[in-house]
Amino acid sequence: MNMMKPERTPACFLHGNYFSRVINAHINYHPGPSSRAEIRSQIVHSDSANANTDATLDAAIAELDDEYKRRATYEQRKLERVALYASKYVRKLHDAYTLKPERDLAPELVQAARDPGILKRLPQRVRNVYKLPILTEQKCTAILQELQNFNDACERNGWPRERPNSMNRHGLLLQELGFAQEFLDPLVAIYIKPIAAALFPDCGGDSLDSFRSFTVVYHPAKDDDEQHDSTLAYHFDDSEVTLNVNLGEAGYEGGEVLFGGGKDDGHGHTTRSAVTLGVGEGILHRGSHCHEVATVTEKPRTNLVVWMRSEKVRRKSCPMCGSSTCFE
Ligand SMILES: O=C(O)CCC(=O)C(=O)O
Ligand SMILES: [Fe+2]
Repeated sequence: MNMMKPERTPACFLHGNYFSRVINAHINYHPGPSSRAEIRSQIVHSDSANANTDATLDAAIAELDDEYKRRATYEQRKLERVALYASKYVRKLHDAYTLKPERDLAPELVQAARDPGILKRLPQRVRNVYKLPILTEQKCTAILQELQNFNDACERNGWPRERPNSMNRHGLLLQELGFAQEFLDPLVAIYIKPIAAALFPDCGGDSLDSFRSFTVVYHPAKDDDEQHDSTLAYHFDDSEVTLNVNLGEAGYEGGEVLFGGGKDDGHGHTTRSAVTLGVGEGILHRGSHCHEVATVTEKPRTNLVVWMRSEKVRRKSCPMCGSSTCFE
């Protein structure tokens, strides 16, 4: 039973909304002779204006060209990975892939799905961000152990893995590993959708029909190198509503999710409100609610992120580029 539709990639994916670490900005990118002018025209009025030197532009173009190659071959490589994992990977913890509500779900989530009004009545520490227990510790541990087993198999066999998105370098795309059918699909369809419909009807929370799900992994700042991320820059999500659940490990420090303004609120995003998540706890927020992750200073932190989407909303306006033609 597949209760949610397959994930769809917007037409703007090939050229739109690249994240450049070098200039710390999101920009559109077309490789070729006019790429330098294209980048300049986009950063000249932004905070990154001081990055407008030849050396910085060269470094940014190298980085953006790599990202362009990743995107241009994305669909083909995805098909190959899914076929490879399905035929070669031997699952270890089968419980990680299924949903048994009494074993896996926090009672607070089950109750909120029955009566979403509860969440509206609770005091919110950060406006429009709803925090509640989602998964049991046992479920979080099973998922983490299974992902570790999968990563070990990839290392041993030299199998390819894809980064979750252009900002997060480390983590795994959970649908490619088979976590959707019996775990994430029912989790979203039965438990999260009624809550999102009650909390966020204005932005498509009442018509969610697909999602993209991945883990994000951060290590303490001292380990920050190509192998690790310790933080995540300010952004909005490619979602109508996002579910973000901490999987562990207990006792990480830093790593608060810091919320600012809505993506259409202009440039005055000067203040941030912090949310810290314990193991199994999650937040629901609008995808357009901008946020970043504070530097992790102790122990690794792994979160499960579900970017939930509504085709109805996307046919009117793509959240990444605003066009009405990206999902035709
Ligand atoms: O790590 C987190 O808590 C947030 C991740 C996030 O914002 C994202 O992947 O969109
Ligand atoms: Fe995000």
